[in-house]
Amino acid sequence: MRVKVPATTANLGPGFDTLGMALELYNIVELTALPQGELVVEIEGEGISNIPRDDSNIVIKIIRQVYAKAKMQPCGFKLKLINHIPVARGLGSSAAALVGGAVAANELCGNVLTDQEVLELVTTFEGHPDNVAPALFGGVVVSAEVQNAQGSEVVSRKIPPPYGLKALVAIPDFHLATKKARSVLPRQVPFEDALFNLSRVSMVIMAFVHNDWELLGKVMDDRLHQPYREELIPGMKDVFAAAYDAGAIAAVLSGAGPTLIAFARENTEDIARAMKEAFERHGVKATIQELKPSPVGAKVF
Ligand SMILES: Nc1ncnc2c1ncn2[C@@H]1O[C@H](COP(=O)(O)OP(=O)(O)O)[C@@H](O)[C@H]1O
Ligand SMILES: N[C@@H](CCOP(=O)(O)O)C(=O)O
Repeated sequence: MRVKVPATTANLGPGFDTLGMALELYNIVELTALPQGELVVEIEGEGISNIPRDDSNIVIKIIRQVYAKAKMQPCGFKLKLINHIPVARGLGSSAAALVGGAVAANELCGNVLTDQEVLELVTTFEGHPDNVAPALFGGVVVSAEVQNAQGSEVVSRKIPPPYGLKALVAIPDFHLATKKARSVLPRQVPFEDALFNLSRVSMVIMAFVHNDWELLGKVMDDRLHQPYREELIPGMKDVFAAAYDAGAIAAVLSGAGPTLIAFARENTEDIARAMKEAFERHGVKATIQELKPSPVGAKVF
């Protein structure tokens, strides 16, 4: 069983824990059933030296959860992870790993779980739906956790991938665990900052629905997480300024960082160079990749 699953950039500026976009950078999860009790984990590419190969691997954990939810007797597993998504950089590596594992396990179980059940299960594990939903469905996805009679559910709606928009990701050569980047966020925010984000996130959704890049450039700003995370990412503001000066439509933190992402339709080489040089002025080595939004999410192939 082989599953291809995309990287994701969460938040898209003001949409903290709500918005995410799939990107054309993919991990592959290969899962084979083995006799009960056997476990083999092989890793290629990103994370080769620090992702665990035992039961503490999050892919193994979610596979076991899928089997339990599907009420199937768990067997042993051979898991091969071919990783192209950099780990702990703000490009949704954990969501991709979990979605890939869950979709592969569900396939081995005869697809007992619906996509919605996979979404719920993985979101509960990950803690927020904004990477999980686009990793599963592709495109730009708006998600919310809402209360219902049974407790809560994740509602999500997909916007088709933006046409002609390119994402320039500046990936610093240091890790930042999402858990750490969430620990610097305040418990309370000023009312006017909540209002600022409410208006901006509504407009960001309108911009993606209508492919209105002029609007996106005016409203892709945030006051709920980026200002607090700036201390963790040397040069963040200068890299944003350099991207705008070189012609970017907008530049924001990708997920919890430390990757910074600029959106553009043209001048992409100039923007990439400007972001790299701005990071360098702050002593940070960064790799720049030009990616397209991915129209597809996790796929068995
Ligand atoms: N391909 C993978 N297989 C197994 N675990 C992974 C994989 N990719 C990431 N992880 C786990 O997820 C953690 C990183 O998650 P997180 O801090 O949320 O960063 P990211 O922004 O990359 O999702 C890693 O430390 C590792 O434990
Ligand atoms: N909304 C989350 C998104 C985390 O994304 P990741 O790719 O950094 O895991 C947050 O901002 O904490």
